[in-house]
Amino acid sequence: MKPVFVTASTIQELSMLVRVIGARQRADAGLREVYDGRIGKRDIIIAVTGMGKVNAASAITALLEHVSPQILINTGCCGAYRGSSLTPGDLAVATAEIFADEGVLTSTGWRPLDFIGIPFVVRNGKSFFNEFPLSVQAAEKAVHLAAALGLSIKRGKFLTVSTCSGTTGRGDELYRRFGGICENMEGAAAAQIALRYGVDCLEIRGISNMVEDRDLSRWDIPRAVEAAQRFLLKYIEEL
Ligand SMILES: O=C(O)c1cccc(C(=O)CC[C@H]2O[C@@H](n3cnc4c(=O)[nH]cnc43)[C@H](O)[C@@H]2O)c1
Repeated sequence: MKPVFVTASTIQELSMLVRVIGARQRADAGLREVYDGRIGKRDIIIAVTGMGKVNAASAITALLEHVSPQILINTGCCGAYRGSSLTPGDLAVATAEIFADEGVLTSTGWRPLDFIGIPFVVRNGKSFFNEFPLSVQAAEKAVHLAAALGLSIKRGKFLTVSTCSGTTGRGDELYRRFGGICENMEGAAAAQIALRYGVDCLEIRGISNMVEDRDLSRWDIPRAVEAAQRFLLKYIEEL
């Protein structure tokens, strides 16, 4: 049976999972923080990638060079756009990931990578610019499981940013431009690398904050990361 590969940017977003399944840190992972565990008969590889696209992409690439998992699950916390109807503590699952600030700033406004005309990835003759697909099947499974558990989970596009949107205006602008429900700093990179390696990718995050004028007193990262990990434990058990 192929292993399941779970990644997040910080150990806080994975520590409950590591603790509950008694995963052990690998001694041979070099600069990377990687844990091995099992849920039932399934091997689980848990990796702390570090924050941001470069950290996520390099850590996931390093692992996928050696292991071919059944699925890559990217998790953690994220900020919800005001129009999404999400609130802190809720769960969200991605239907696609969008690099929301890769492109060109022209005199008439921001343009996506299609404007340059050079795709990030070409796979099976299809060019991928800012938007990357995630596993439809895996996302549907998550929605059904959440319903069975009496949890609410919202499905939609996720945006990946280099600069966290710390103003209501910027959040509303990105929401209008892409129609995404939430933003994070790693997901599109994970989806891009998964696509390159032909691995199914699922992204489930807990909402830690609204994307609004930055006020850290309104953030609740512990609640968000606990909700995401509790759900993932159940999800992986059901695989
Ligand atoms: O603004 C700050 O001072 C600050 C303090 C602690 C944490 C942050 C983060 O932005 C955490 C980034 C981390 O969590 C994800 N995340 C969570 N909320 C957001 C958001 O609103 N926009 C983008 N990313 C978010 C992200 O994936 C990072 O891994 C900030």
